Amino acid sequence: MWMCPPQRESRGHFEDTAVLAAVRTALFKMTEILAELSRTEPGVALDHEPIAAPETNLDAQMFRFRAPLPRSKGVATFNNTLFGLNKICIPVLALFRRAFAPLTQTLQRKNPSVSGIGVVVLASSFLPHQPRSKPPLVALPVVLPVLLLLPISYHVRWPIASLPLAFVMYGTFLVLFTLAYRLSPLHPPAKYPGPIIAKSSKWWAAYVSGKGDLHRHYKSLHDRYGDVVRVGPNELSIRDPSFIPAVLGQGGLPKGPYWDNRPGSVVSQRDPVKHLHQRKPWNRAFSSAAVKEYEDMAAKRTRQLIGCLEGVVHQSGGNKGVVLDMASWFNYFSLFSFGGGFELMKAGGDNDGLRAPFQPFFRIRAIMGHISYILPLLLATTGRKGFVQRVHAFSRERVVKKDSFYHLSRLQSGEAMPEDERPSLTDIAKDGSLAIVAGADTTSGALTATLYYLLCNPIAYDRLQAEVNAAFPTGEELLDVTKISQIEWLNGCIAGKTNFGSLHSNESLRLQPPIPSGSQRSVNKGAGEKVLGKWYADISANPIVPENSVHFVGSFRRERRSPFVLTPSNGTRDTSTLRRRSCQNDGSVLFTCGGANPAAFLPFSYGPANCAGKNLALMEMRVVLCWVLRRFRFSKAPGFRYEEWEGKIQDWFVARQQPLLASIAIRE
Ligand code: HEM
Repeated sequence: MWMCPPQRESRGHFEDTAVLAAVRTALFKMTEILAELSRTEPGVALDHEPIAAPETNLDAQMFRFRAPLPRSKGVATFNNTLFGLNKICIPVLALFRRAFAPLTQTLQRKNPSVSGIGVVVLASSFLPHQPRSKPPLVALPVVLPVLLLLPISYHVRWPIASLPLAFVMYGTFLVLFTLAYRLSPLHPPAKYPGPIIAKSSKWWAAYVSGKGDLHRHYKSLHDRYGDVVRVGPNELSIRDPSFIPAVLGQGGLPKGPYWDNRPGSVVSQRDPVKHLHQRKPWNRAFSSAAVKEYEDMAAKRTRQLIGCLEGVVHQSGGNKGVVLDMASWFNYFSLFSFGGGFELMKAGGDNDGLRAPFQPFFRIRAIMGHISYILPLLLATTGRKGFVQRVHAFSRERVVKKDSFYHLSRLQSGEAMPEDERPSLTDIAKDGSLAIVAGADTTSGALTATLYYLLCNPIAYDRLQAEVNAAFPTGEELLDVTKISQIEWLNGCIAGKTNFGSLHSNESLRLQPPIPSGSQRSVNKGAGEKVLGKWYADISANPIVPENSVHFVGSFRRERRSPFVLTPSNGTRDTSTLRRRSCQNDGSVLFTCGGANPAAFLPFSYGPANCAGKNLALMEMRVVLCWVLRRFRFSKAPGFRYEEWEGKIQDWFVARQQPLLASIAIRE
């Protein structure tokens, strides 16, 4: 049996409290467990003492150990390795002790357990500052455990054991201190309500994100806790639309740490000045006037979609109709619209294998948004970098080839600008990749959601069909985009004007915003605390948000706020209501839920970092929807559970939809 470690003479000089005794016993136990791992025959010992190293005199007795005879080859190798490591450790530790001789002597006079705990307490006192820069982030978990080695080594029989013990002990204390601080009233956002698990760590949000449930989860938190909820140790989620200007508007907050460690495109630019600079070409490329230039491109792509769909319907036995997954078809279309390379529609599937990696990519990005500090490690170890590079290479190729993607980026590249002011090819390619990622799933998601609500609401469908027919009665090609944009009910179904008397528009984007949780903003470190507006009669009720904290104003939360939580607590807030719509209803509910709060409707976000591609997206959606409705009749696919479809939408920053089956037939 392992014996209790030799008592050092100095230990008799002080009295142990019960706590210290317990700590020491725990350390002994852990050492014994480590030792037991290499133990075979109790009582049979190979004596390695004394170790003749002059440096170890100080604690020579401590390094005596009795090792059992090995029973098998594997155990023998393990033992030898351990002994080898231990032998290396002895002089190293001795050197370490010699260097810290004065400190060591003090420690010998005082109880080493007390010293150990002292070091941990000291380390944990750094926590209130929660360092984010690299040097202290490396220093804290490495340097401090190494310092802890010293007191711990007085307690363990095997010096090698003091290393893992130091790290385990430091880690445990670090976690406990962090939790205690985050849950304490001393933490800056302590006054905001929220669940304990969310206040403790962002790992919870990362977990919920991984399941794709973040938007529903945050909404349920708002339903429970109110308009401002603490959803992370330093993070608030805000649902009240009156905060939109202060958070998202001009002079509002810059982007948050969700975007850390991402490729340097405009969407992930956290520095407001640099963002402004990077955003200029986007504004130029997607202004209303510029989007007119893309109308031909959109018409061409839509024609291809119609052609491919007609082909599939004909192939499957004429005009009786065929069941298709329209979520995929809209997605092929929207990816396709950014270049000639994907050929997804023609093939009716992802033969290039470029679409498939998008989904796990989005998912990982969404998870990492909450714990962005481990993103570089992940990219380096999982080969995801390769995928990012492929998308960049694709964009670069398009720009060089001057195909339709080139036209999309032509204004962006600043052809009219002097040579030295133009963005580099790499920058254009980087932004081009963003256009693919930002524009594809969002647009197709909005189209799919619109079709879903139309299928579920035949009255709305029939009315839209009638308006499309009336706008283009002769069956000509629908090339007049201005005319398309004036079809009132079409705008009502997707987006556009918001005032149709008692009718409410924008339904599919309101009910299923393609970016459900919105984009994060933060009060940067050093900026001081910020008062978010003055909306409440009781000024103290206005959120004063601490520096270095972050905020989400999510679309899903804003636009789907339940009527049951709208009653203002102090009478000064907006009292408008959103009525519940129901998929099972007869259609009149979906498109006539008057009284919705238009201020809460921001699927493209708001302010200087709002969606750059809004005009293009709206134009594309109108054109595609109008053309497909003109050419095909959609109806519910038998056996498909429509009532479950909405609930399965996942929030991976961009909404991820499940297949939407629809029966599609060519109209006479
Ligand atoms: C229905 C379709 C779309 C929706 C609902 C949508 C929505 C959004 C939202 C909510 C943001 C975040 C803004 C913020 O941080 O506050 C965003 C950003 C962005 N979107 Fe879109 N988007 C759509 C389509 C597109 C398209 C087609 C493009 C371009 C081809 C595009 C390009 C961008 C860019 C570049 C950004 C970053 C803007 C910045 O940080 O300054 N989007 N979008």
